[in-house]
Amino acid sequence: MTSNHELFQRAQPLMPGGVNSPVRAFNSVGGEPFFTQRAEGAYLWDVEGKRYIDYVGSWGPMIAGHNHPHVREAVERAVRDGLSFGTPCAAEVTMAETIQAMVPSMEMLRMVNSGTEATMSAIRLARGATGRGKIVKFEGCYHGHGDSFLVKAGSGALTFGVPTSPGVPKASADLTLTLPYNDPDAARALFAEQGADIAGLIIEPVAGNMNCVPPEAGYLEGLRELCTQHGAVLIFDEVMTGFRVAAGGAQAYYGVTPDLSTFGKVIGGGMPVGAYGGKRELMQQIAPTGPIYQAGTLSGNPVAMAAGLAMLELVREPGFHRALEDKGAMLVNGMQQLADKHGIAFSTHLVGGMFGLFFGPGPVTRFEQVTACDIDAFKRFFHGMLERGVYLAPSAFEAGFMSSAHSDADIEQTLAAADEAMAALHA
Ligand SMILES: Cc1ncc(COP(=O)(O)O)c(C=O)c1O
Ligand SMILES: NCC(=O)CCC(=O)O
Repeated sequence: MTSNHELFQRAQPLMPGGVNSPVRAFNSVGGEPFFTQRAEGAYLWDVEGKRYIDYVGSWGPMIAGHNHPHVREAVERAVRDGLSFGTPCAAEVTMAETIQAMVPSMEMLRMVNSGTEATMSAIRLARGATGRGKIVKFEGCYHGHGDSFLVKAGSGALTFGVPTSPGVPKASADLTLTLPYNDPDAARALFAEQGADIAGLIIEPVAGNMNCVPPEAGYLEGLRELCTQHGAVLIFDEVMTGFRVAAGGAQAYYGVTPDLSTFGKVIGGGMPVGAYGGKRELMQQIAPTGPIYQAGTLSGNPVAMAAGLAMLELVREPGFHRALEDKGAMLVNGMQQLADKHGIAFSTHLVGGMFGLFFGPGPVTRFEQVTACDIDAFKRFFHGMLERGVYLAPSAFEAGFMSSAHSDADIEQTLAAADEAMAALHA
């Protein structure tokens, strides 16, 4: 039998860190990653046959559980007709109609192949449309690996201690202004000073790449007002929150409408997909109707569209998000009770299908509070859970994801594992 260790040994000389995306490498928690053989519902099985209850969900898309038959069968049907056409296809039109019906601010949209492409394209549009150069992002937010975004970035960039990456030209980094999340005064001050040069502001409406930090009441509304006042494009990066915190994403959950939105992952059902879109007068400036260029050989791929459409059908079922939030509440409330019992400083957040677990006192609303949490306790907890067959994201700076496939029994088993893993923290 192939072992995880053997595969990792083979992988390391071939791929940087032995992986195709840094967050998979376990560097920040120590140890070696497992290699997944198969996934179904709430579970992953590694090549050694060990089963894990999975709260990563392929970093987002598996909101209805792994290998859902409705999605798999849609893909199987689609592949019979071909894998890529390079011409328009009907499924793209249905996809655009479906997204627009779920997220009405998407008056026009363009499909791409990843979240990174969606955000890079959205800021090019903001710059092209306003004729301005600067963009604003938030410390600890992650928008993929485009040059403009690897400045005080969250997720793996933060996990590996390179929030501002070498290789990003200074000229590019200088055009990215960063703000502290949940600090309305700082945003007002920045716009008062540089508002006339700001093309757009991009934000994760619920921050999910510095653990999970929701916006404070009125915060998104304030940013909406500032952007309107100063003629800057407000971009909600809903790659994580889209179709997860509510069918209409965070913009529906909080009732704040951006000018542009970016989506990814979930609308591919596990295939490589992203999308950006929003106001018609902005989107009409994209080629071929307008001069701002953006393209993609595989964009709107028929197999990916079939998977995504099947996924969105599942997510649109009445009560889907309510059920996700109920499951999430069972998990985070259970974790909090256990932490209290074991005398561990601990707090949680929950928004729809995404949650945060913090080894520190709450409520955590600021980036500094996230980084002040006990990262070492998290590492030990992570491994305690992994040993007991529960897979959390291998970093203290990632949100957790609940899926509709997690049963009460799965959550109870997770809590039983957490009880032991927390007890062991004292050892
Ligand atoms: C909020 C957000 N934006 C953008 C991205 C980038 O997406 P991708 O990894 O598909 O390029 C991610 C996730 O990785 C994300 O969480
Ligand atoms: N929350 C961060 C991600 O989902 C990133 C996944 C990856 O880069 O592999």
